[in-house]
Amino acid sequence: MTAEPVSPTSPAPGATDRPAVRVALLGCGVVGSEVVRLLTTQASDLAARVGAPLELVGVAVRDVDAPRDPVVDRALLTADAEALVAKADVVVEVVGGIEPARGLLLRAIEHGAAVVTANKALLAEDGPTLYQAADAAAVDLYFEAAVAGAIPLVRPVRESLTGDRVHRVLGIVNGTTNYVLDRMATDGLELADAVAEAQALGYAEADPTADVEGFDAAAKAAILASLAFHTRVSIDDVDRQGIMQITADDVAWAARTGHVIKLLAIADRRTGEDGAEGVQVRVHPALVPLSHPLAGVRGAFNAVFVEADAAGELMFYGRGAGGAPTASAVLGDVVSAARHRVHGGRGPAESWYAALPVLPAESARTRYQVRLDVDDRPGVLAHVSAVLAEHGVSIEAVRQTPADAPAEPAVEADDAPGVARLVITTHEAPEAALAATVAAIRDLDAVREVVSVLRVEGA
Ligand SMILES: NC(=O)c1ccc[n+]([C@@H]2O[C@H](COP(=O)([O-])OP(=O)(O)OC[C@H]3O[C@@H](n4cnc5c(N)ncnc54)[C@H](O)[C@@H]3O)[C@@H](O)[C@H]2O)c1
Ligand SMILES: N[C@@H](CCO)C(=O)O
Ligand code: NA
Repeated sequence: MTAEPVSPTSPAPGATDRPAVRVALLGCGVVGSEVVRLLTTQASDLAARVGAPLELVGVAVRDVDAPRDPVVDRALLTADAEALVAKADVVVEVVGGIEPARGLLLRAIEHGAAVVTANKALLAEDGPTLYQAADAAAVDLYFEAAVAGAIPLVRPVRESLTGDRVHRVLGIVNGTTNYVLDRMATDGLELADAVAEAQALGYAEADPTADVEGFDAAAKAAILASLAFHTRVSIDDVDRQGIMQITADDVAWAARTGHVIKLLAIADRRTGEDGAEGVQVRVHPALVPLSHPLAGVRGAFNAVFVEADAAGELMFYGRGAGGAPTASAVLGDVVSAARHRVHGGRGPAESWYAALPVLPAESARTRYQVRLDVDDRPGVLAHVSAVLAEHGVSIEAVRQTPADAPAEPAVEADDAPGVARLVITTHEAPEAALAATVAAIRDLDAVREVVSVLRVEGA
């Protein structure tokens, strides 16, 4: 027998006899408007999935008179977020920032509401406060949208992989910077122009500094590391470097050496110098070989690899930013929280029993690609090689640019004849040894300039 399809206007099976689950929305910007759209257009299906209707009881905004997407019923708008959270079963926070978001979420929890947030900045700065409050009030705290937008990643790491032992999370978790680097690589755009495009498309945070300086990716890395390693990791524990120093020259050189530059978030379980296990979390631009799947991640897309002992390698890919994709993740959480309201049960509490120490950045092992301008005379390469050898850093490849290469990036006036460019790629070595090597190379008389130092990942 074929089931009758549920039309948007017909009552949802099994949902009509139960009281509605009251949903309050805090913030009605890029993500908030799309949350309203999904709640409205999918109302019947959502009710069927929850087992009770979802009723949007109010939308807290800063300015009730501001122009808005017509999907938002103006009668629901209020500037009194405090009062709104007190009359909801599920509170959705898509305001962003630390305050007033934290205060409003804590107030909602105090009133016994489940909370759903997309706010990675808050979770990475003060997640434990929210978890503790949610635990004390026995309510749900969900945040799938906070990491990698639409991509189901928080739930897989928090729930699906909780029977396994994760040892690495690596990927592209910021859509804005991926969009920017992609536009620089494919169309030769300047960084600032590409950032403006990303803002216009709704990918960038209100203040794009969070994206381009790597704070957004660092927050997501901290959240993922906390979940993956059952350890509290805050944004302050993340070794962070953004993309502001990446130039068109870097992007062109990456292509010449068979790479593309990506902003990566990397969280590793590793053994420290004392033999004890710890976690190391970093965000930085890196050269990724063109053959690696991350190199093919274009535009504002995100992709994350999770490596676990039993599961092996898993890859998560999709839209990491934008109003509708992010709203998809928010609504998934709303349905989970609402189901618990209707049928009982609770989502997972904070899990930080492992409490692994956060290891310093120098404990990481990585590879470097160093570009330097040197005097073009005999013996210089030997000097440079000797410095690497002294620091125990092994060379994988050295490339010297022929002066007459047609695709050569423009040579600056003071880099006239007599200057050669060396591109040295190392094998994996401790971060501390690599940093010391670069400092020593910089001090060599024959070295005019260390033009760029980029890590190489994914080879
Ligand atoms: N845009 C994305 O692609 C994306 C993706 C994932 C997660 N997020 C997260 O979602 C959240 C919202 O992002 P967004 O892109 O929608 O931002 P946005 O700036 O478009 O929207 C935020 C809205 O909140 C309003 N607001 C500010 N203070 C308020 C207050 N006190 N009360 C009520 N409203 C208030 C602002 O006026 C604005 O309209 C952030 O935490 C962000 O990090 C965004
Ligand atoms: N600004 C963020 C939004 C998603 O969190 C990004 O570009 O990825
Ligand atoms: Na997600």
